[in-house]
Amino acid sequence: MYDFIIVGGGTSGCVLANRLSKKFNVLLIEAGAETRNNLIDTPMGTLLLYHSKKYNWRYWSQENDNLNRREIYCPQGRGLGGSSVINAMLYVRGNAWDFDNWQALGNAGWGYDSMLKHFRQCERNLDFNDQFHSKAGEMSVQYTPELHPHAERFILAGLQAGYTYNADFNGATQEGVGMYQMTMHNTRRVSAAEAFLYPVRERRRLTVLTDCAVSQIVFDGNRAVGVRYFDGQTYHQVKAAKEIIIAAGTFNSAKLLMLSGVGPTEELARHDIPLIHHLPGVGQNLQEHPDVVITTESRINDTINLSLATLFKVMKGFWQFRKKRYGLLSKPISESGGFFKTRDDLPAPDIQIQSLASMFNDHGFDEQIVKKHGYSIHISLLHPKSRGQVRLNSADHFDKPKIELNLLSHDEDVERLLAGLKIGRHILQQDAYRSHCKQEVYPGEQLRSDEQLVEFIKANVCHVYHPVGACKMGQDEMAVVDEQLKVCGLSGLRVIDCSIMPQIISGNTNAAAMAIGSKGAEMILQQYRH
Ligand SMILES: Cc1cc2nc3c(=O)[nH]c(=O)nc-3n(C[C@H](O)[C@H](O)[C@H](O)COP(=O)(O)OP(=O)(O)OC[C@H]3O[C@@H](n4cnc5c(N)ncnc54)[C@H](O)[C@@H]3O)c2cc1C
Repeated sequence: MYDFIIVGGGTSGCVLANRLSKKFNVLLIEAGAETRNNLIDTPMGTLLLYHSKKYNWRYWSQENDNLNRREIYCPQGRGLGGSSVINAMLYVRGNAWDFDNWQALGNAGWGYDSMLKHFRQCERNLDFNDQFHSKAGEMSVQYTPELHPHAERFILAGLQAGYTYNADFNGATQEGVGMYQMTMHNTRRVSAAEAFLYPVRERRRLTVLTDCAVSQIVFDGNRAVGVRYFDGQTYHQVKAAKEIIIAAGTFNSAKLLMLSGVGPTEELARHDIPLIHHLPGVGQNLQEHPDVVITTESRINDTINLSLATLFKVMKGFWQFRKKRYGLLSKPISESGGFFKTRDDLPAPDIQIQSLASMFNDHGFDEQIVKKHGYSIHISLLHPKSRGQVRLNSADHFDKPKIELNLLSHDEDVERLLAGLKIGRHILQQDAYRSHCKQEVYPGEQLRSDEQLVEFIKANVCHVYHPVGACKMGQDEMAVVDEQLKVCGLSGLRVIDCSIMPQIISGNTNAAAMAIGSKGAEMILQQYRH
């Protein structure tokens, strides 16, 4: 019999499988496929994976009054490695304040010192080895071998605008402009599966099932004892002697709990799901980083798009990558950016910018823009006050979750994103940029007043694929898990992935998903030491 069953082989799930299978019999069940192939390896493959039917759940959020009744695309990784297989590979941990804040909210043991230990344990940093970084972990982290000229231009323009250079966003301070480190090895993507799972795949204690979707957690009274899963043809039931761990990502972890009878009574009753345990917080507290984009047309043809001229470069890049692992396709989509405060008295930066050598807008659906030569900078609000929710469309596990992102439902979020947009424009007005830019396309030079820009933001805001918080850790009545990540009011069941974040962090979420997996595994190993 298995000791532990892990549901979901994404970022956190792969770390958990690695750590727990050193000592225990572990079954990892992943809904998606194996993920070792050239498309996933190739950094620029991200652009195709954003819309992949095979490796992406391709969810959409509900339309929303705040956002001119738009539905918003919500890609999520599917397959071993989860979202780390389709992500943009930026390695950003967030701010020390984020984790100290989690602890201050009542989550003992989750302060920065503890999280730093797990960031370091997971990381094999090819550029740094100091009190913040380590070379001993599994995940390869590095700067890209050669920066795109546009990435350099952004940094230079940031300096010209008066911001400081930051040589390591994951070091002593986060503020300033600089280069992002990547979860890459030389010119290849390293997913969580590549780092944590494939190297230990042959372990006797580890069993991995792919293309198998868990439909329900099985309970004996208040104790989780197993799972039911569908392998594409039939349903199976499998039991665990110790615990079931849900690591299915923010949307699907909340969905699976509800399908299993754990969640708000009214929501379960609406779909005739027998109640196992009333937990009102399941699916609530959903958070994302709202994002607005400035795109500018370029005077020179050194950007990445779908024009005929670039198509030739892409074909050449394909050949270069296949033969020698260099060239256009070996580059990640964003290499530089920065962290900024919209007010001096804030405890941590509240705006992040990612610069792209492409006019990438509206998740790549905006084809007009993708065909032109140009740049974009993505401006994200790091600590939004708006909260959304995940609910069910039906009791059928094949149905997608009902996602209400509710971006910009809090007025302060609009104000701060507007301030961020102005920071972005200020940087783009510097000499380093101006000499290369033909014109600003979005929002467009003609939009100058705050009223016009707020309208623009509401009509165009998207997000940067960091959903968290729908199974939040805490002590209040809306908490779903406690600080040991055990589901409140039940036994034998934990949630260990991005959904447990009580508040979204100041940056991209993959590194934190690894650290959460590592810390979760440590707590489990301590509990079952004897
Ligand atoms: C397009 C995109 C770009 C991103 N870019 C970056 C970036 O550059 N840097 C960064 O730090 N972060 C980035 N992120 C975010 C980051 O990758 C995620 O926050 C992180 O991977 C989440 O980890 P997780 O373990 O919580 O969930 P996931 O990695 O999403 O894993 C969940 C896994 O569970 C599986 N699953 C779901 N339901 C079931 C079920 N019922 N049965 C079995 N298996 C199931 C899924 O298929 C998936 O493999 C990006 C995300 C996306 C989608």
